[in-house]
Order: sequence, then C-alpha cells, then structure tokens
Amino acid sequence: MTVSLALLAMSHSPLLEHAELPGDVSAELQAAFDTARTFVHDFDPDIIVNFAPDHYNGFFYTLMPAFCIGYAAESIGDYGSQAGRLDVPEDLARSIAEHVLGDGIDLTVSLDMQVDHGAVQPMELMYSDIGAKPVVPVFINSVAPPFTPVQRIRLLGESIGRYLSTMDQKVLVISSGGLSHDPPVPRLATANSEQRKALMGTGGPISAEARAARQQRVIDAARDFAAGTADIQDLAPQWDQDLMRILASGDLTPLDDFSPDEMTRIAGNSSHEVRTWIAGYAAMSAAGDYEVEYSYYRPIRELIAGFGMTTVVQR
Ligand SMILES: O=C(O)/C=C/c1cccc(O)c1O
Ligand SMILES: [Fe+2]
Repeated sequence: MTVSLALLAMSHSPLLEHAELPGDVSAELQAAFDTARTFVHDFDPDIIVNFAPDHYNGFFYTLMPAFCIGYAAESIGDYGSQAGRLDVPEDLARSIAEHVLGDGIDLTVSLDMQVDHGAVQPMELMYSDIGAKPVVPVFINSVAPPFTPVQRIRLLGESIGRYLSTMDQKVLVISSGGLSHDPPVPRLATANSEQRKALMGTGGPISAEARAARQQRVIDAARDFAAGTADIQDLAPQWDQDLMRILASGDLTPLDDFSPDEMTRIAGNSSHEVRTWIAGYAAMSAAGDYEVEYSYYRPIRELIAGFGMTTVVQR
C-alpha cells in the first residue's frame, strides 16, 4: 500500500481579521495562503488530523491534559471564527486513541471537545468552512504551564503517524500554531482572582462583554506592538528560523533538548504552540522520508506572530 500523508504546518493569529497589515506584507501573506490552498486542494485529503492548541476556551486548569484527542468537537467561534460542530469521524478518533495508548503514550480523550480559533483557522483559510472535511482534532497544551517535555510531543506525533500510515486513505495533517510570540493571553502566574477563575474554568460561561474586553486587549496590544510601544516580548526570528531548519532536516531528535523555560525566555509564553509543528513533522517522519515543498516565514508584529507556513510531502 502506498502511504499517503501530507502536512500543512502554519502559524495562526486571530488578528488576521482584526489588524491592518502594510500592503506589501498583506499581499505576500495572501500569496502564501494561496500556495498552501493549492497544495491542500491538489492533495485533496479524505481525512484531516488537526494538531492545535487552545487558549482557555476548551481546556482549563481544573483538569489540563498535556494532549487530548476529540471523538466529537465544537468550535466556540472566538474572534469571529466560524462556530459550530466539526465533522469528526468518531470511530477513527477512537482507533487512533487506542493505538497511541497501546504505544505507551497517555493520550486523553474528549467526547465533546471545545475548540477555538487556534484549531479552526487553517480549516477556514483552506476551505472557508470548518465542516468541509472530516477532521480528527488533537489538542496539544501549548499555553498553560507546566508543559510536558518536547520529546513526548515527538513520540505522540510519531505514534499517530505510524497509525495514519496504515490507512488506505489520504490524510492531511495540519499543525496550527507558533512560532515565537507572546500575546497578552491571561496567565496563571499573573492572574487576579477573577482571571484565575476564568483560567480554571470555574467562573461560569464567559459573558459577551468579558470576551469582547479580552479580545480587545489583544487587538490593542497588536496595534501597539506594531507601533513599537507595546509591553510584550519581542518576536524571535532567529529562533523561529533555526526551528524551521531542524524540522525540515528530517532529524527531529535535537528538539528533545528544548527546555520549556528556555523556549519561554527566548521566544515568548505562546512559543510552545510550536509543539503542534513538532507533532505534525513527527507524524510525517513515522511514515518515511519527507521533504518541505514550500516554506514561508516573516515576523509580523501586527499579528503578534513569527508567522511561518510549510507544506510537506513524502519523498
Ligand atoms: O487571545 C487569544 O486567545 C490568542 C491570541 C493570539 C494572538 C496571536 C497569535 C496567536 O497564536 C494567538 O493565539
Ligand atoms: Fe495561538
């Protein structure tokens, strides 16, 4: 059987819909999205496996797993992203979970995962509809410390890749997140009592006003960051490009030495979203040799993101 696996790894930013980019940057980025869209539509997957973080919309500190697979999922629609149910093939999600657990990796399961912009933005950009294809969502904690060692993410990705390579269907793996960035997402270490309840998920459903205020804070921070007046950590283009080189090299083991504290120090509190890329590339590596077909990178302060995009095929 010929294995048919491909990967789209890309940064996301909810600011794509809420920030004004310089004309040349916007045109370049749209061209990058067009290239990715052509890649995805030419590949025409039967199934998508979607590695994504969450930003305290579906996963909270009452019980924060390192990673979790959804047997069913719903998008909450933050920042104007598409709300509604994803088309999750439950039997496939269960089979993947059983396979990964059998490999000795403690994947948790959700029978009704709530996902946010981090999970659905690539689907929206590629298909204009989060229900366009069957999707198995895999949450990877990338925002809420403490973090599992990066090696565990590699092993998770490899295990899922081994499973996918036994399937007689075309599978597109999507990795959504990263690279260096430090948006003002609430953090436990600096939270007041109200924010702490929100992070724990014990404050009840977030009101429309509170959500609008939370989002406006990030939108304002992005505007100030672009103007050079924001009090958030700068992007780290060198770190981003070094990481992309390691991922493209085919040998992911150097990433095992990345320490979460160092990642935060160099590349910001949300740099851990690169875990989704590591899982995706690891899945590709488990199915054989791969090569990066297309690679884009630009640090874009208006999006508070070292913004990267790669498409990856089997060799
Ligand atoms: O406000 C949030 O929940 C997240 C915002 C954000 C901003 C920039 C890049 C990202 O990856 C984000 O999730
Ligand atoms: Fe994010």
